[in-house]
Amino acid sequence: MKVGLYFGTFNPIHIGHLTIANHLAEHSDLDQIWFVVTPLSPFKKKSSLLDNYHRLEMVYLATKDYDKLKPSDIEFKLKQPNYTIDTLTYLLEKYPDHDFSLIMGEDNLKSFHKWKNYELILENHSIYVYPRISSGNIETQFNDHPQIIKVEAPIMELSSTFIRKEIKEGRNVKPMLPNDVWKFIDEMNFYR
Ligand SMILES: Nc1ncnc2c1ncn2[C@@H]1O[C@H](COP(=O)(O)OP(=O)(O)OP(=O)(O)O)[C@@H](O)[C@H]1O
Ligand SMILES: O=C(O)c1ccc[n+]([C@@H]2O[C@H](COP(=O)([O-])O)[C@@H](O)[C@H]2O)c1
Repeated sequence: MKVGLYFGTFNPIHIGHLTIANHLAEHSDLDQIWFVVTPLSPFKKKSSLLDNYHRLEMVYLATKDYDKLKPSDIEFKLKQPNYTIDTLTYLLEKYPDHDFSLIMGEDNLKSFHKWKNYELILENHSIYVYPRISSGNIETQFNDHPQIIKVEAPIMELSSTFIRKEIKEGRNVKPMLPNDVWKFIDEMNFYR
């Protein structure tokens, strides 16, 4: 089975994330896309980070009506901050028959050379890269790389940071979130 791994903090998951995953489910040869909820990303601070299980619940609510999209808590029991190479090593042991690829935005590809053991990741996994509005350049080593697959997914420029800020300031964020995710955040009083 071909699995695309979409790593993120998902604090909260929003329609930008969901649009990318659905685009890949519809346009690529991936059988499933797993949203891997990261307890702590190596380049991020822990502030305003919701509990792992609440973020996982929101990913579940966002993906439950999509056959190919699945939430994953695989990183919850691994060491923090979560380095993707360590998660991949663990996944390969646990699912030896699966073929794992990564899904990332062009913005993340621009800093990919700073990831732990990125050469090893690229040696063993293909990476689906979708367009993102961002500054900086993609390193020449990644241009025309055989493991990097560019996909023409739609660009939706919103972020979880923006959504959290809007909620804090009392604004309506309903169109930016899957409906059940919006309801959950509202009922739980998150990010206020
Ligand atoms: N609007 C978007 N469209 C496509 N990809 C996105 C979008 N927002 C975030 N991503 C990407 O999705 C992955 C997971 O995102 P993450 O949970 O870190 O979300 P974020 O919205 O960037 O969060 P934050 O604002 O809290 O930093 C990252 O690789 C990120 O670059
Ligand atoms: O392995 C690394 O060195 C590494 C460095 C930065 C980010 N990542 C992964 O990429 C995901 C998205 O990163 P971020 O910082 O844009 O949220 C994050 O959830 C991590 O799983 C991984």
